[in-house]
Amino acid sequence: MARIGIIGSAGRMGQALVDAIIAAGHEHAGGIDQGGDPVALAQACDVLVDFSAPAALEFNLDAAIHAGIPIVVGTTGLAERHHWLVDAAAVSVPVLQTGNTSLGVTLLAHLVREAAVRLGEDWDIEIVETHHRMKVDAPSGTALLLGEAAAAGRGGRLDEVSVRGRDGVTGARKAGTIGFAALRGGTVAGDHTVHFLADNERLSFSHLAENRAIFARGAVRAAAWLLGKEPGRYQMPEVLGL
Ligand SMILES: NC(=O)C1=CN([C@@H]2O[C@H](COP(=O)(O)OP(=O)(O)OC[C@H]3O[C@@H](n4cnc5c(N)ncnc54)[C@H](OP(=O)(O)O)[C@@H]3O)[C@@H](O)[C@H]2O)C=CC1
Ligand SMILES: O=C(O)C1=N[C@H](C(=O)O)C[C@H](O)C1
Repeated sequence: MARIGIIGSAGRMGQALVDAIIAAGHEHAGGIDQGGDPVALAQACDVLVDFSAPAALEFNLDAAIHAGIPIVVGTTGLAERHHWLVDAAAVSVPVLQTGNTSLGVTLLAHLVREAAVRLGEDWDIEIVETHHRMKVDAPSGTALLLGEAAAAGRGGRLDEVSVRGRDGVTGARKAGTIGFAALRGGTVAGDHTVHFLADNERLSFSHLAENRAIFARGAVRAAAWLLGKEPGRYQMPEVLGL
C-alpha cells in the first residue's frame, strides 16, 4: 500500500486518479492544484503523481527531491528544457515521465517502432490524434511519443524529421519526414493513429481511449512500481514488463 499524492487533483485526470488509487488498494494522501504547496504534499506521501501543467513541473520535481520520494510525470506540452529538468531530478530520485500511461499505447509504441524498423523510407509516416475540446497542447504527448518510437526505429531523432501541421503551398512531402495532425472537439478522451503509407498500400495502427481510467490505472501502477527503485529515469515498458 502506497500513500499517493496528486498534483492537479481537481482536474480531469486528478479525479480519475482518486478512483484508481482506491481501486488498487492504495491511500490517497492528498492533492493540490494551482497555488498549492507541492513540498508539503510530498512530505505527506510515499510518491507523487503529477498531471497538471508544464509551468508547475520544476516546483513538483524539487518537492520530490526535497522529500526524497519518486514522482510520475504525466503532464504533456513539455519543452526541451522540461526534459532537462526531468533528467536532472532523476539523478536524485526515481522519475517516470511519459505522454501516455496506458497499457495499449505503451504496446502501440513498441509495434510502431518495429514497423518503422522493417518498412523502408519509401513508407511515409503520418500521425493523427483527436482529443476533447479542452486540451491545451498539440501535438499530444502521445503523438510525440509515437513519433519518437517511429524515428528511433529508423535510427534517427524525431526533432530532425518532424513536420507539425501543413498550411498553404507546402511543396511535396519530403521523404523521411514524420507528419503530425491534431483534431480537437467534443469529449474524446484520446485517439491516436500512426499511418504508414507506401505506393498502393497503407498500414495503420490505432489506439482509442474510451475514458481516462486507462491512464489513471497505468499512472497508479507506475507510482507503486517506482517505490524502492534507485534514482533514475524510468519508462512505462519497464513498469508493464513489455
Ligand atoms: N500521460 C498521460 O497518460 C496523460 C496525460 N495527460 C496530461 O495531464 C495534464 C492534465 O490533464 P487534465 O487533467 O485533462 O487537465 P485539467 O485542466 O482538467 O487539470 C489540470 C489540473 O492541474 C492543475 N494545475 C494547473 N497548474 C498547476 C500548478 N502550477 N500546480 C498545481 N496544479 C496545477 C489545475 O488546477 P487549476 O484548475 O487550479 O488551475 C487542474 O486541476 C495535461 O498535460 C494532459 O495532457 C492527460 C491524460 C493522460
Ligand atoms: O490531455 C489529454 O486529455 C490527454 N493527454 C495525453 C497526451 O497529450 O497524449 C494523453 C491522452 O491522450 C489524453
